[in-house]
Amino acid sequence: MNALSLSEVTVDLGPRRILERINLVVTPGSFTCLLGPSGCGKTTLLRAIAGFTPLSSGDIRLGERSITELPPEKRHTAMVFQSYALWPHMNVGDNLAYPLKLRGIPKDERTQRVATMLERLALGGFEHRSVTQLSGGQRQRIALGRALIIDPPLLLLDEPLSNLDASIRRSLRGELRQLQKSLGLTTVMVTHDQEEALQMADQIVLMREGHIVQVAPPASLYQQPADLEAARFLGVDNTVACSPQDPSALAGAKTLGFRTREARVDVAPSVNALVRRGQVTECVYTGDGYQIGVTANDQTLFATARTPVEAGRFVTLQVPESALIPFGPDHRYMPSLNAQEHTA
Ligand SMILES: Nc1ncnc2c1ncn2[C@@H]1O[C@H](COP(=O)(O)OP(=O)(O)OP(=O)(O)O)[C@@H](O)[C@H]1O
Repeated sequence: MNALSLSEVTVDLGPRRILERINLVVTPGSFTCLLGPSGCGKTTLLRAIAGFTPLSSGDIRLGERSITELPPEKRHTAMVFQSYALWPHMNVGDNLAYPLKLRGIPKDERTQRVATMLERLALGGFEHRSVTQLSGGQRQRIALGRALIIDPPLLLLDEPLSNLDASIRRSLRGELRQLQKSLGLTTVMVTHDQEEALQMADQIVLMREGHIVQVAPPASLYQQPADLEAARFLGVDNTVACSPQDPSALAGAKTLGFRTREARVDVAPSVNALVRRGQVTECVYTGDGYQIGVTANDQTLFATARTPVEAGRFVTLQVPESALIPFGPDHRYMPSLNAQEHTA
């Protein structure tokens, strides 16, 4: 049984079409990230699942049941927002207990469930603290706990980590993922941060201008982006026209993409690699080495080197075949001959 399925979901807001015929299946217990540039419709899609934004057409199902016509409170989904949205006049325990109170759960059971949830969130004993005394990371954990305390069939997260410092964000990613796994909780999270999506998701839904471009596990999305635009969004920052000297497995590709960190100017030439000879135009220290701009055939490509390379020097930029991403004349991903053999 599918935990969540969307078929032909279309949303118009005023005269504008925001989402166009979205089809998506989310399996029970999985973690799905909606990823894409600002304004592509991620939040609108999440709000449509939660019931805050009505559909113009299409259907949303939780299990076998259509929830399209249900108001948010009858969907029993839980949502956590970027801003913590905790009640500042209530202490931690009361914030957590509030959804239980609304559902008429007796006081003793509320107290028990709040204590259990706080243990799970590694905030045992925080019941009587004021939420105003908590750090950002602690507040977001409480917001998460308040969403989870009702045992929702579906957890919806709208950029829940984006207000936090980088280090807290990283540790909360791991905590959130562990909690989600241990509870077997079906989760859909919006993020515009590809690193976050790659680290956390079982499946990533890449969106663009109200459409789904690709649905794939992180490694497939990273290595085989659907098209050139998706590749650029996923950090493929170099593209070159394919030439006859390039590895034969890539024959037929029009364009090859690669990430700067996969390209080197300071290694011995090897077979089965993309090789371009060019002149160094810039050399920038990046902390773990140097980023080198190389101009070859009137185009600047970027590579890395362990030690600095003077501007003006001629170098050989090299990218191993395994790091090259081929695209056809239509700019769509085109499996290399090697990949085709693997899947045959
Ligand atoms: N209430 C509304 N009325 C009209 N247009 C809206 C409304 N809400 C959002 N939009 C438009 O819908 C499009 C998608 O917005 P949405 O917030 O879903 O994108 P997003 O991918 O979540 O972006 P971000 O990452 O910036 O939050 C945007 O062009 C936005 O301007």
